Amino acid sequence: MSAIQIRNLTLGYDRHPAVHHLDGTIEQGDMLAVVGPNGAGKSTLLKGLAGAIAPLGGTVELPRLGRHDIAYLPQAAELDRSFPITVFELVAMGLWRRTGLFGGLSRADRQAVGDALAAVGLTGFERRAIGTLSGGQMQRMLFARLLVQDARVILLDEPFTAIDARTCADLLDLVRRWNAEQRTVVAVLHDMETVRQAFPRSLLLARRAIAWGHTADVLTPENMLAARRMTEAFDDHADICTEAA
Ligand SMILES: Nc1ncnc2c1ncn2[C@@H]1O[C@H](COP(=O)(O)OP(=O)(O)OP(=O)(O)O)[C@@H](O)[C@H]1O
Repeated sequence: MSAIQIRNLTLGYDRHPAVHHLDGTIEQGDMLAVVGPNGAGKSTLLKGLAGAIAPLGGTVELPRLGRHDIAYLPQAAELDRSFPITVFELVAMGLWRRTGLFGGLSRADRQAVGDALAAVGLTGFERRAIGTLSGGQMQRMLFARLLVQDARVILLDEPFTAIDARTCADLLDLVRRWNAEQRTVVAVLHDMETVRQAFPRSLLLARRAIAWGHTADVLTPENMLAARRMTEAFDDHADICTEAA
């Protein structure tokens, strides 16, 4: 059963494409790693799947789901840490689809936030300002927000980059749990060890798909080399649909 259907998808900025003519299906319950060199279009693809940017061409279809069934964790750098909000408040934001922006939290909601904080090992941090957290604690908090969001599809952009090994292992356990619950997980990852160990399927991206399938078949030296060459050769100022021209 497909969760996300991608058809001839082109994504980019100011009409300059960053992801070209991508086709593929992400099945429900897939655990898909998106890998590729710097500038390959991985983050752009996740933004496109999350609906944060509109396609320049093609479509992203969610046959059985609505946009609210998708939870998206951007790269750590995209979060404003100076925003004056507590850990509890930020995690409770994961509930806003249910509570509304200004709705009060029920006792059950507060319990859900507390449970999520406990699951990521942050009990006792409820009243801390988010700006005071370490990098690893910050990422744990963001995973707690994903937990309360309770989404069918979870998109993670470099969730384990620049965090300690212990946090990485704990958060990877959570991801595995989501997958065991038949949730669909799509993660941009740079550490090939993690991909090989935990992600049965991979998409190797270099503006276009170089390979998409079983991780062992995708992460071959030949494919990795082809991806690097393709990204290096890419003209960032090309107009849309040079292929058709
Ligand atoms: N907001 C933006 N405006 C203009 N161009 C952008 C923007 N964001 C990304 N790009 C460009 O789109 C291309 C793909 O970027 P993207 O961030 O998707 O790559 P990536 O594969 O995630 O790279 P990395 O591994 O370095 O994070 C790059 O050439 C980048 O410079």
